[in-house]
Amino acid sequence: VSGSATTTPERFDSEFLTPVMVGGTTLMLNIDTGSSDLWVFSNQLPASESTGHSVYTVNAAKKLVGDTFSVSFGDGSSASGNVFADTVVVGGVTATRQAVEAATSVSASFTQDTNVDGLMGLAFSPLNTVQPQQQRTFFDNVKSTLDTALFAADLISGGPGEYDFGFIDTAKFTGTLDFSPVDNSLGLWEFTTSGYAIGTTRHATAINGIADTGTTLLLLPSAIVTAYYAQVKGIQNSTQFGGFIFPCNAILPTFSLIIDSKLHTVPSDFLNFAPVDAANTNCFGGIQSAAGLPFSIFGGIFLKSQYAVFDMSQATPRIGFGQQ
Ligand SMILES: CNCc1cc([N+](=O)[O-])ccc1Cl
Repeated sequence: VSGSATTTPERFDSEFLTPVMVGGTTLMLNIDTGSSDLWVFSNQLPASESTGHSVYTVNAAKKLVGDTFSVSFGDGSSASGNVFADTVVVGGVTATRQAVEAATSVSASFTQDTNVDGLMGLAFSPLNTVQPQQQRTFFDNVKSTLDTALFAADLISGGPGEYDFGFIDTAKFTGTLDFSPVDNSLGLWEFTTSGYAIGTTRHATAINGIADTGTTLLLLPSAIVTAYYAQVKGIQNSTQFGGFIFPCNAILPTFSLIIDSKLHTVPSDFLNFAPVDAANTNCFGGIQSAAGLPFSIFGGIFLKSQYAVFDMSQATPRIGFGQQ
């Protein structure tokens, strides 16, 4: 089988939401290649935490008795609850006994984002948090039924974009797909670029990072971030806003990752993330520092410029990028 599902960005492309049928109810999930739990808002939540969200209604007959989950993210958000086995369908692709992690508690930032009814984690299953019986991701459950064991993210600024399962849509990128081998020892889609470019100036410095559809920005080593913003007039590293800001009319160089010796380029307009004030005086940069993190994070700011292929069809997982 193969299939596609439309994915729609929130304001400023901060996250992308995809309709997923969970036990017969359509929920809007954030497909997150940086985590490995499929967890959903459920009718077990207190109304104070679930008002405004669609919820999965649990059925005791489907419960995986004794199993619980507790997942937390780098931005401090979290969710926890219990686990049910149910049918999950996305883009016409079906997992019949998918572990559906039904929240009994969610952190405030999830409650406040009423457009999101949960997450579909598509990193690797060893990162799944269910105990005592760790569960498999949706992709792991369906990959043997797919025409080809891969999925692709076609995130489009302003949308709509698509997630493809089981096939590569060559109409969604120009030129060739360039692949890197993935080191999944941390359970993530981790790879190393052969270099980067600021504008047309190439640098041979390798960057190790993860492809994370659930992270909004492009987080890079601080030396590279400093070199990039040295080209931007009026740059400030703002403690108030927690990162680099610049006048909203600043001219921004493009930024490229060099993958398999080819430039994969983020256009300038993607690198101005959003205004920090109502008067649109200063804007928050799409590139920010990954200082303190174990790797760079190639999030939406980069992924919006590419067709990203998450490929487990070969002995070693690999990731491919095609310039949109
Ligand atoms: C782990 N991937 C990034 C992330 C995703 C989400 N999400 O709701 O999809 C929340 C926080 C973070 Cl840090």
